[in-house]
Amino acid sequence: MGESYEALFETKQAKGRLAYKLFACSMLVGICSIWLYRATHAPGWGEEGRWAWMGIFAAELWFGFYWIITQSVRWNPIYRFTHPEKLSQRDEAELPNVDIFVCTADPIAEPPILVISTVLSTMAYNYSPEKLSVYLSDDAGSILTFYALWEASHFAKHWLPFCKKYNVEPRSPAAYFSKLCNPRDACIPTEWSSMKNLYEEMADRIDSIVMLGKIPEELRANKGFSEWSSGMTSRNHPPIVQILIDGRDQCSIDNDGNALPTLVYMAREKRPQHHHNFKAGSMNALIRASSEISDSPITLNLDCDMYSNNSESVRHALCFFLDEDKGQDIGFVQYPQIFDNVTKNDLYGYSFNVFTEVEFPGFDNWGGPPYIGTGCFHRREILCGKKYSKDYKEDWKRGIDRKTAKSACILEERAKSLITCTYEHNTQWGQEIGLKYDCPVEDVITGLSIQCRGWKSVYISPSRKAFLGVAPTTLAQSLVQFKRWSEGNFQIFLSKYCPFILGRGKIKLGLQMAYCVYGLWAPNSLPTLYYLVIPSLCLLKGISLFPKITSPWFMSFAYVTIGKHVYGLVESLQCGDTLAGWWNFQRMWILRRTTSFLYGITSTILKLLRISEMGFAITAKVSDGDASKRYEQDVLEFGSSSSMFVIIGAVAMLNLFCLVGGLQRLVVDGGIMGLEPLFIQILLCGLVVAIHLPIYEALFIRKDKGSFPFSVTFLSFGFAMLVSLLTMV
Ligand SMILES: O=c1ccn([C@@H]2O[C@H](COP(=O)(O)OP(=O)(O)O[C@H]3O[C@H](CO)[C@@H](O)[C@H](O)[C@H]3O)[C@@H](O)[C@H]2O)c(=O)[nH]1
Ligand SMILES: [Mn+2]
Repeated sequence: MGESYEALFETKQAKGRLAYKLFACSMLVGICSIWLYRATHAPGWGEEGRWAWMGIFAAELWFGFYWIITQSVRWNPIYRFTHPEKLSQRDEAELPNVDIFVCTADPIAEPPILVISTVLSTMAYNYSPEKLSVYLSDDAGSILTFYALWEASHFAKHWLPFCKKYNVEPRSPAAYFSKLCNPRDACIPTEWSSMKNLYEEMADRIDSIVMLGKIPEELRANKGFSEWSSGMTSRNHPPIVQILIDGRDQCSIDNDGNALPTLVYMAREKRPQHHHNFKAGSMNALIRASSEISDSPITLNLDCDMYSNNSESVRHALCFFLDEDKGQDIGFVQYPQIFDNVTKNDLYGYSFNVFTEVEFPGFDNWGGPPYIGTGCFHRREILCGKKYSKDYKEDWKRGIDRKTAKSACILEERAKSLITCTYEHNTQWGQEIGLKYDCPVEDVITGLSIQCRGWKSVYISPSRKAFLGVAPTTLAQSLVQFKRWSEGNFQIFLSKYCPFILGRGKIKLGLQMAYCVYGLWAPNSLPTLYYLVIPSLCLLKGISLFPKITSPWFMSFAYVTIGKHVYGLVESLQCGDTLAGWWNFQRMWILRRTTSFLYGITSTILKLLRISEMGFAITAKVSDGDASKRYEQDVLEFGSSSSMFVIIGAVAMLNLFCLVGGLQRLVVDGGIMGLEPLFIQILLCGLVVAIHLPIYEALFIRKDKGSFPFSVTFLSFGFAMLVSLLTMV
């Protein structure tokens, strides 16, 4: 370390913040004046529409309050820039070891070929291979996944030298060979084609064995396969740890004679009578098993679909931890979650551009982003409950001199003993140590408590994306995923981990609020449903809930609504969305709020009352042929009889009835002049109908398999009809 200190990263503020803050203040004035209008203009006792008015007042109080909460992530976003070239000037030998944890849980929903492509992409990091150890945790305990990893351990000997020789990106073979661009330019064509063949042959072997559902008998002679005996299932099997490549072994070398990273397959013990705590349980098992084998001071956690798209990510992340001035405080480094398969107009709202470009940098300003379960580098110690202290010195050499230690077999046996079902009994694992249990967003709650223990986190989003994953490609999957997220975050809000309680005096108020942006997703469902239904029903009945266009109060409504949406549109376009993408995103917010978040709030309450238990529905990473064609064409996929679709259909149909009924009433009763007091409601109802257009199409016009099943159409029609008839009488 030299006398002149060189920062390994720098931080920049977003531009134009003063203008934004002035705008936000004007919005606040607008919101207050809407509240004032509601408070002073309520219909009296016995007058028509008093209850509807009270309800809409409550909804607007909520929206205003929630808007204030969301200001925390917009107030002052900051952006981080790293200088890996300065890190390279240091002695490579001084850089720490890194353990990479990949989680998978289901060989059907998460095809093994995809999983090993992620594994291979991380093995090929531009980082000394002897410093890397890659662990795959398989919660299905599937021999098929093990077989795929075994194949990968051989393929790596060809793939890693190839990547390094030609500086290939991305280093996931699946992603690399599927890119449409012609990457051959950089390589010798014959070498490129033989690599591609090698990969495709392997992929074929894996896919056909997965299809078959079992491995050929002759494979059983190889080390590791004998761990599986008949009668083992994904929910009932002993612990398995197999070191497929032992990086310490002089003989584990690639085709160019260079060392290979350590590669480990792990399946923790599962027994039906023991709760396995889903991904959190798997991560905790990984933390322990790896501590026996490589024990690196830094860990990286990835979902099985999130392949590395940037071979420099380890170095970028280390720029934070190893910075001599500020690195001390940093507990984890979070990369954004970005998806490879988002279509141009982003039908299901998975570009996440606003999260990654605005909201997470907004979090960073207050002490750092949340941990989002994938693409996150941690100090091992903080995952194990370490409190922040100024005097804490990380042992960067940790795990390096394990060369002389025990043989691989002994390590495997010892690691197995750490991942049994009973290991955690009567310990703090899942509470104070490791990732926390009993929360559907184990990542967020764990990150929050790390921050409350005094650590900072940083968010980094380099222009070449670090990781790319697979976004859900059907509406049902997407809604179920958002249900889990909204439920998890709301559960945190209601628990002793509530950012305002746990965080008080420990993290900044801005950060407490920022966590609530997601923590309060679920309760947003109720006022949103109210706003989508009641003003439209009142329109049907001819009850006005908003000021006339000529009233000065109209201005507040117009300003707040237009201000919010125009700002949102500009923000979204600036972050790289398309106009159609933004419009689709608005629809997705409505659908999520009326279904996912509603189910999220219900299920949180049922859990509080101990009526239901936590689950974790795994998001599928593959879709069937027809459905994926519709996905490519931006056609909404219904197809299954989900009760969520009944709500969506009913809301859509109800608004259609109300719009028709309302307009008819005007023509009959009042002519165009009668429009005045109901203008806003007609507009609102019209917009709701407009945003639901693809829903009507799926209800009435489309005939493909992805349209509404008849039972769903029937039920939603019935509900909508019933509610409108009840209103009319
Ligand atoms: O019992 C389980 C269930 C899931 N997983 C793994 O957890 C990861 C995430 O599961 P996925 O179905 O892809 O859920 P997502 O909603 O996409 O995941 C996001 O949200 C989760 C919390 O809800 C976090 O755990 C994830 O890291 C985050 O990417 C996958 O690699 C799974 O294999 C397990 O290891 N064991
Ligand atoms: Mn996922």
